[in-house]
Amino acid sequence: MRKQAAIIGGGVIGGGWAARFLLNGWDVRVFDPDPEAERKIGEVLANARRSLPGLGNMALPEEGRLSFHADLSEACAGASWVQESVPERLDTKHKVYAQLADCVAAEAVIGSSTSGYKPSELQAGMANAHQIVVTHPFNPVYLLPLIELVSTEANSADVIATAKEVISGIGMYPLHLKKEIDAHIADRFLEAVWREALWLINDGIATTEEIDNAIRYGFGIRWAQMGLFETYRVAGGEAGMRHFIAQFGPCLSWPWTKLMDVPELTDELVDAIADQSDAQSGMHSIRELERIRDDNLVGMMRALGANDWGAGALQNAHDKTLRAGAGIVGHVDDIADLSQPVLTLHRVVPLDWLDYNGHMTESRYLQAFADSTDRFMEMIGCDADYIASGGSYFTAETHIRHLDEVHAGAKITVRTQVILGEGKKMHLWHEMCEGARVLATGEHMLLHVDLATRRAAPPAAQVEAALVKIATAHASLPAPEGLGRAVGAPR
Ligand SMILES: NC(=O)C1=CN([C@@H]2O[C@H](COP(=O)(O)OP(=O)(O)OC[C@H]3O[C@@H](n4cnc5c(N)ncnc54)[C@H](O)[C@@H]3O)[C@@H](O)[C@H]2O)C=CC1
Ligand SMILES: C[N+](C)(C)CC(=O)CC(=O)[O-]
Repeated sequence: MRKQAAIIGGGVIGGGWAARFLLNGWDVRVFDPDPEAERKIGEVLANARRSLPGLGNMALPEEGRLSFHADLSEACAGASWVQESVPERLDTKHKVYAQLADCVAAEAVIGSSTSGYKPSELQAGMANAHQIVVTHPFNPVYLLPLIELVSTEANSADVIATAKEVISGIGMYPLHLKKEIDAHIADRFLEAVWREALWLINDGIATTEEIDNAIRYGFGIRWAQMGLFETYRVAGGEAGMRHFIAQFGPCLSWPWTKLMDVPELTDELVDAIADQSDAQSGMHSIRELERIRDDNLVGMMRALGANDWGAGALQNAHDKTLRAGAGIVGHVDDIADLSQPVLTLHRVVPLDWLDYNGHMTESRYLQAFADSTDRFMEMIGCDADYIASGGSYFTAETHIRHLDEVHAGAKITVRTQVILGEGKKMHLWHEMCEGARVLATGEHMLLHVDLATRRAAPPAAQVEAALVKIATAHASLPAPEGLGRAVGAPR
């Protein structure tokens, strides 16, 4: 059955939710009375399509179907998830929930994007209180994985479990709060930082650009990968957290900050902030700034993924769940038809794989083939545990043929044929395609090694048996065109 989400309110956040669901294969039905909603969501979706598919190293499912509806109940028909993202006014949100009570299935989840209201305030007086939870996202919703999930005792365990499952299923992270509180967790930090920034401008200490530089050249980068407490633990040196608190705790009572005070947002202060912001960023349209932001976020999260850390580790875990759906098996024994080359890669070409010629740069062909080899090694049992036990494969020789161009956003596959698999030797042939179009081939000779001696050595029996099984099945395949080719320029 197709998965269906209703988006009620399709502004900045509703548009981001629509993109997140659509690109993860859900059908999305939107209700927003704004006649411009379709255009605005179209623009958000265009930005999401160029950035989200390249965030991880697995292709996302086929995109869902998007439709717009003039009537709220029509938009909710068949929805198992309803995401409310109307303006931050309690009366507006209550009116929406009252309408939803008449048309949304009792087992569906109604998530609210509210930045500040507690779920008990949203649920008060509502017949459908048991379905309403806070699912607070972060802009851009299609790239940032955090969802603050806030519930009350009115919510059943089933609603909470479903909410967590759906959020994880679209590649996000449900942070379930222990207790409800105004503005949840993250917006309390954001407000504290914002308050201090307003004071710094009000008091003539710094401009908007100087404040942004103080964040992006320093602690902002640190926060993105370790958060606050892990960062401060490291800052305490070998003595760790206790030493850090002993050294910097007293500052809290001086105090360095303006605490709960807020400068009055006079016309003068608002003009100063808006003028400084225009001088800093007015040369870019909002959509351009969104694309710059998205490219940076994708690059940063992909770097974290290479370290299997933070938001990158979360994406890697999501990639693993996508593998099975794409048909990439975990072990040779799970391959239904051993007589054909094995699918070892199914991904999108990300933005940071392009070069100055506007197509996938040469080193990424090798990366894609190396990723395929890694996947194939796992399939024959040469996985992380096996490598930790002291055995692995080293590549001794590689020959790549670049046959056709490929661009950002293209879905590519690699299928792998075993040319030889016996003893220490593993000779692989990878073929990279976009649809039926062959883009490149990679021929690789690998040797099994003992990681203690760093010398070639026979693999463990179960690895060799798995390799031989697939090599035997592939022995009847014709030799691939181009096998054994050298560059061969006459001299
Ligand atoms: N903008 C942000 O950075 C974030 C906002 N949020 C929360 O998301 C919610 C929406 O905020 P934004 O998207 O920023 O606002 P927005 O103003 O961009 O979008 C709100 C949309 O709701 C539509 N709308 C108004 N009344 C409606 C109704 N009765 N039924 C259906 N649609 C209706 C409007 O036409 C508009 O398109 C708020 O609760 C906000 O606190 C959450 C995270 C971040
Ligand atoms: C400014 N804001 C309170 C609406 C911000 C959020 O709620 C989350 C975000 O994306 O920063």
